[in-house]
Amino acid sequence: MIITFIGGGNMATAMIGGMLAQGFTGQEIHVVEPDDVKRAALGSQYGIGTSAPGEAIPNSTAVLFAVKPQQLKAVASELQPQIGDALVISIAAGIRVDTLSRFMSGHQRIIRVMPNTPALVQAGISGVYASEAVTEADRALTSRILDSIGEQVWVDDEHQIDGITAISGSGPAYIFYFMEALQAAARAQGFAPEVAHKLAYQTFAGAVKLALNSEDDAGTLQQKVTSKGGTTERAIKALESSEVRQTIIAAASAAAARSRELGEELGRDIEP
Ligand SMILES: NC(=O)C1=CN([C@@H]2O[C@H](COP(=O)(O)OP(=O)(O)OC[C@H]3O[C@@H](n4cnc5c(N)ncnc54)[C@H](OP(=O)(O)O)[C@@H]3O)[C@@H](O)[C@H]2O)C=CC1
Ligand SMILES: O=C(O)[C@@H]1CCC=N1
Repeated sequence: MIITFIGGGNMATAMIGGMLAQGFTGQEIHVVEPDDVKRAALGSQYGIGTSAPGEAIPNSTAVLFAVKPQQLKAVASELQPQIGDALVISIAAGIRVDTLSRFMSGHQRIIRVMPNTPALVQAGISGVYASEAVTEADRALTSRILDSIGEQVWVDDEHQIDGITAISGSGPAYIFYFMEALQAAARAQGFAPEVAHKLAYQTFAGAVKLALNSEDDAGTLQQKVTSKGGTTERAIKALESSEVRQTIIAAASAAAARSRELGEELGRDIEP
């Protein structure tokens, strides 16, 4: 079996690292990447096969497109003759199955996945949508890949992938944004950078561990920190008066809208 990644950037690297840590072998993974430095690093770090665009790809059980959405049309149409009717998995944000099918002269066996970068440490979560033409074996292989990098949620309505993109695909960036802000807050309280880093990261790690191990929902856990008339109450009041909760909801909504917009933009200029 060979899974060939087309594109060896951030998300492909996270998936490959996770897959290798969970039982896939270097012989089972191949990556096509134009950047000489990135390609050499992927080959030497992970012991996987590599090639540059334009070179023949191995006969693959599945081909996984991990290029930018704007690159997908050119890359997929060029590779179609080599891919034949193998399973195609796309992680490109916004690009719908029917659009990718049209990029590939009507290719049918397509699964659309929206993973996230915690895949690298097997703590990812992926949304998955399968076209009608995929086989049970295709689903099982995709499921095995995604199991190796974390959790998965399969949806029957492709539109839900836009929502998953907004929550868990882009979500790690929102969390890192908050972590960075908490570090900046610690710096503003006079702590040295390494102490600020430790305070912010361990607070996040501890809170997430507590939430995952608790019967209480996040709202209740928040209440348990918030003593009446105390410090947290004052901080939460500041967050509420700045409408931070509503802003997070609006931010995710903007991400989902961008996913739909990418789908429209990049699906528009192709023959029906
Ligand atoms: N990053 C994330 O958190 C997530 C990303 N995604 C999706 O994953 C895809 C990749 O994103 P990301 O990894 O962040 O982007 P990157 O830019 O890091 O990766 C894309 C890679 O594809 C390479 N590439 C360009 N042209 C070709 C070609 N002809 N053949 C093979 N490879 C090529 C690029 O090389 P070069 O840089 O030299 O052009 C680059 O290394 C996107 O479609 C994105 O929507 C989905 C979920 C999460
Ligand atoms: O920002 C992006 O478009 C990609 C998709 C989800 C996360 N990164």
